[in-house]
This record gives sequence, structure tokens and C-alpha cells, in this order.
Amino acid sequence: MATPADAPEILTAEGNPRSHDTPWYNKEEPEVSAAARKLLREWSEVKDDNIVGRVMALRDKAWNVFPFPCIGQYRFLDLVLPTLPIYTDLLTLLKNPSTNFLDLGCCLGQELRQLALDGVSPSQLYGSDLSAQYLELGYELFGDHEKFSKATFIAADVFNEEEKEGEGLRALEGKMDAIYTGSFFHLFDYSLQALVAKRAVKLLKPTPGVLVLGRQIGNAKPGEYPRRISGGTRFRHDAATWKKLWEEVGAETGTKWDAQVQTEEWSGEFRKDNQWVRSQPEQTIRLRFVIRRIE
Ligand SMILES: C[S@@+](CC[C@H](N)C(=O)[O-])C[C@H]1O[C@@H](n2cnc3c(N)ncnc32)[C@H](O)[C@@H]1O
Repeated sequence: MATPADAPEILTAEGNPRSHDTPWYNKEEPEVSAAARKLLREWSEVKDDNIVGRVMALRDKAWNVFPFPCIGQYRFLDLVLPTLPIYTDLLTLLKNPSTNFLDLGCCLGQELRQLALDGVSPSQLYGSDLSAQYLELGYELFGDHEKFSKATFIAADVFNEEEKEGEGLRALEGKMDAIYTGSFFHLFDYSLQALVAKRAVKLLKPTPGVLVLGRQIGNAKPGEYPRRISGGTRFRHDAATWKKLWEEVGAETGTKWDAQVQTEEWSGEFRKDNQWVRSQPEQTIRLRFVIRRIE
């Protein structure tokens, strides 16, 4: 497998990564998608005229927690789960009140709010993130402390193996029917991704049919690529390496997984000072996936 450690990163964060001059901090107003507008209007009862201001103010608070490109570029409003081919079936599954859904690395938790708007009971919805501040900012963005109080949010490090029984993510082990991971695996190198996948296997009910869903950035030339903010690398998959990781995880956990993967080319361009700027290495792709336990 290629390891393009010398692959050019088009943009890096130099100096203070929280500076508003960081390449992926978009100083312009967000173009809020129709789907995100609908969610903010119908779930959060925000008036149309107030949406952009609310999103910009919230983005700056989230940026100060950690300057992820998805925060700087307002991608915390992306609603990807409803675009997965399995979404209608997922809603049908979650009509059963004994089923549970976890968004792992949920950040502000927009996908969970969409599920609730689409009729899933908040008591079946779980979100987890390293940052308690992001979880709190999610309540602030969606204005739903009360309305969403039956949902469960857990601030936890997915790699923390020291949790006591009944605490943190450990409290959810064996309880989930589906786990969503949006722009999450791609934060880590290959060996850490394998650990996340094994953690997901533990969090799911120990039975065929359970699902791991998500999206992430990859590369047609799969391998380890340098991180832009902190040191180290993150592994960029193509469909074949992503499937292979799940084969390996299956072999190590005594399970078997069918991975359906869609890929598309993606330049990762964004608006910066009225220009389009490339943010990702050559041959970057986006992957959307539905991974189902079959044994
Ligand atoms: C790029 S954001 C993606 C957010 C969201 N899933 C989405 O699709 O919009 C990645 C999220 O993973 C969280 N994260 C990073 N490392 C983590 C860890 N070790 N354990 C749990 N969450 C982590 C970050 O705090 C951040 O909210």
C-alpha cells in the first residue's frame, strides 16, 4: 500500500491556529443549505432572518474550542445521514422503541436533531464527543435544552480504556443498533482507526444486522497523510482499504461485516477572501458508507 508521507498539504495552520486568518476560517456569511435551514426553522423555531447571525456567532464559539476545518467552514451544519441510501430503513428501524442510535464524535449533534425532527424519540438518541463544550454548544445552537433533554450526551475520549463500568462510553456497550461517524475516522492514523472500529463493535448489540454508518475524506492513493494542525498522520482510505480495515476488525473481534462504500472526487475547495482555495491533497475523495454486521 502506498504511504504518501510526502504528499503535499495544500494549506497548513501556521502560528495561532485559532486566528481568523487561518486558511479555513471563512470570514464570509455561511450559505446555509435548505436542509439545515429547515432543521433550524422547524426543530429550533429560529426565524429565517436570524439563522445566519446565530450560526456565525455559534461558529466563533466552537472555533475557540478547537479550530477544526469543518467548524471554520460551517460544515457542522452538514446533514449527511439523511442522504445515505439506508436512511428510510433506519427511520423504520428506530420506530422500535427498544432500538438505540449513537453519533460518535457528534460535535454539535446536528444529525441527531434531524433524526428527532424525522420522528425518532430523543430517548433513543445518543451523542458522544471528546469535548463537553461542543455538546453544550449544540444545545445552544439548536435551543433545545428542554426539548432534547431525553437524549443522552456523553463527553468521552473514544480511546479511553480506563472508564469504569457504567461510566462514559462504557455505559453504552452492547446497546446500540446503529452508530454514525461523520468526519471522524479520518482524524486518526490506521492503527487508531482500527481501535475506533473495535470500540464501535463493542458499543453495538452483539448481533448480526447492526450498522456503522458515516462519511469521511479519503484519497484515491490511500495511505498516511500528515495532519495539518497537530503532528502525526491520518490515514486516507479508498473503498478497498476501508473494506480491508473492516475485514481485519472482523477477524480480530470474531465478527463479519459487509461494507457498502460510495466514493466521489472532492477538491475540498472553499471560499477564502472571495476566491476558491484548494484545501486537500491531489486525488482527495469523499467516502460515504453503510457497514452491516453479517455474522
Ligand atoms: C471533524 S469533527 C466532525 C463532527 C461531526 N461528526 C460532523 O460530521 O459534523 C470531529 C469530532 O470528533 C471529536 N473527537 C476528536 N477526537 C476524539 C476522541 N478521541 N474521542 C471522541 N471524540 C473525538 C471532535 O471533538 C470533533 O467534534
